[in-house]
Amino acid sequence: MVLSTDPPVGSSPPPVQPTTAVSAPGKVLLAGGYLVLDRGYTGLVFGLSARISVIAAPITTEPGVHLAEIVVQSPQFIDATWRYGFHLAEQEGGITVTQLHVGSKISRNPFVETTLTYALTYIHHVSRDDQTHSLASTQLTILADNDYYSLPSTATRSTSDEPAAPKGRFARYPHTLSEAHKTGLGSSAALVTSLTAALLSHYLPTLLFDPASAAGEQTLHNLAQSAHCAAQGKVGSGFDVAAAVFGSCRYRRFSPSLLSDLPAPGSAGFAAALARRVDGHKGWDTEVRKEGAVMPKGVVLRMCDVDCGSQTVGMVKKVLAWRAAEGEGSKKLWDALQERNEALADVLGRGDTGEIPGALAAVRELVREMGTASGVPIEPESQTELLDALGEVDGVFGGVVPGAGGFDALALLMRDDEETERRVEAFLEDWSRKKDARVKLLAVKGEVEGVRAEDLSVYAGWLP
Ligand SMILES: Nc1ncnc2c1ncn2[C@@H]1O[C@H](COP(=O)(O)OP(=O)(O)OP(=O)(O)O)[C@@H](O)[C@H]1O
Ligand SMILES: C[C@@](O)(CCOP(=O)(O)O)CC(=O)O
Repeated sequence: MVLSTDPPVGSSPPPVQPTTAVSAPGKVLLAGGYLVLDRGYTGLVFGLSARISVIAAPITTEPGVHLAEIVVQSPQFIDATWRYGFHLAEQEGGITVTQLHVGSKISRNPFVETTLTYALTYIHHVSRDDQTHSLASTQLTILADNDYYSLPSTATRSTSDEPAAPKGRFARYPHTLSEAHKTGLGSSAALVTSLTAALLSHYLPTLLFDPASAAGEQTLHNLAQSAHCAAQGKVGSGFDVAAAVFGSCRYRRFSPSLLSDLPAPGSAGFAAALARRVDGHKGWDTEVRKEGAVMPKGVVLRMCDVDCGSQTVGMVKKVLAWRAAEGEGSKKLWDALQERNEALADVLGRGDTGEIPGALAAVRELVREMGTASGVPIEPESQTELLDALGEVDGVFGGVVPGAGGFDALALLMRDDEETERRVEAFLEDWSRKKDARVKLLAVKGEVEGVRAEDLSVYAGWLP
């Protein structure tokens, strides 16, 4: 630990905050990939049962010794501890965090670092008049549900000096986070959202942040979007952060200009500008609608991992270049696809299971057309073949290549019973053998709920 004689940021000694835990879901963009980048269109996004949890606990020190640090740990991975000192920048530049060494190593985690900068700046700014408030040192533990990353087949880290992997929700990976094989469920958005929520709930009194209120949800959304965009280095559509906060929804993005003129963290006026942007709820033109973002009774959304992943950035650039170059033709295609995406949401909202296969096939047809026109394999041939074959399995209504498409995990809509699950698993085993591929059904399911507070007992065995 770094000992410091400097008092922590704030005036009086910080009160000891209780240990709190929150979790936020992953996402799957069932319909509206690419279109959702443009405010003229919407996306149909589902939250997932795979969540990222963050537990915030005070770091206790001996009386008279001041610590000014935040320790973030992801104990499922090797070498995944990040330590930061923090201080107040001049001229309302906000809270600046500086990464500290852990032993001789220093490995960056830009999503964690940026979220700390944004959330601590906001927290300090809104509580600056409260003389009893200051930023105490905190330990943050991140735990990701299984299914965010594929576990190597030889895995489970367990040596004489290391505890065996606890069975159940949180796998222990035999490698570092940067070596993790992502399945594409939106780990960074769920992480940024639950880290932001954990910090806000940990440091702020309910009067300033009430996670259970609509205003609290909005504050969390606006702050998490700001931090996620900054960490990504670009303003995406933000559907993944919206799903992490609000759960399944029909999503219309915020105007990108909302975030384009924020001063850089640490520079004059950053704190006030960020707080104005986050609390200026009326300025946010995001639309989140719940109708149609549900599975009909007896239908479940499942994911099928094809174990390769895609380079989304290059695909987005190419599709948008086509959209710009072929103004009229591409608009016609997007308008028609938007109609089919909405028709799919309407079918789901009505609970009309008989119409699901047709609605999914209609969406896929135009997605393939967009792929051919833009030269981007949004639904690559091997995925078409797999989706078509899966559609023939008894109990499967059909599926799509979600989000940007490519080789990320497929989304399937199927009957929610064990027989169907067994048939799909047997089919995928057979397919993997025949095609020399590794295709498997993930345990994750569609889930409507967004961010939520968690009971600490869920994390037994993982907390320091
Ligand atoms: N369990 C974790 N602990 C700490 N940091 C994590 C964890 N999971 C993800 N992150 C952070 O998020 C980054 C991954 O973000 P990236 O946007 O590349 O993936 P993703 O959000 O899962 O992608 P996709 O949207 O395609 O699903 C990691 O490099 C790390 O900074
Ligand atoms: C292509 C895009 O519309 C969706 C990307 O989705 P995913 O990360 O592949 O789940 C990009 C975005 O909305 O930010």
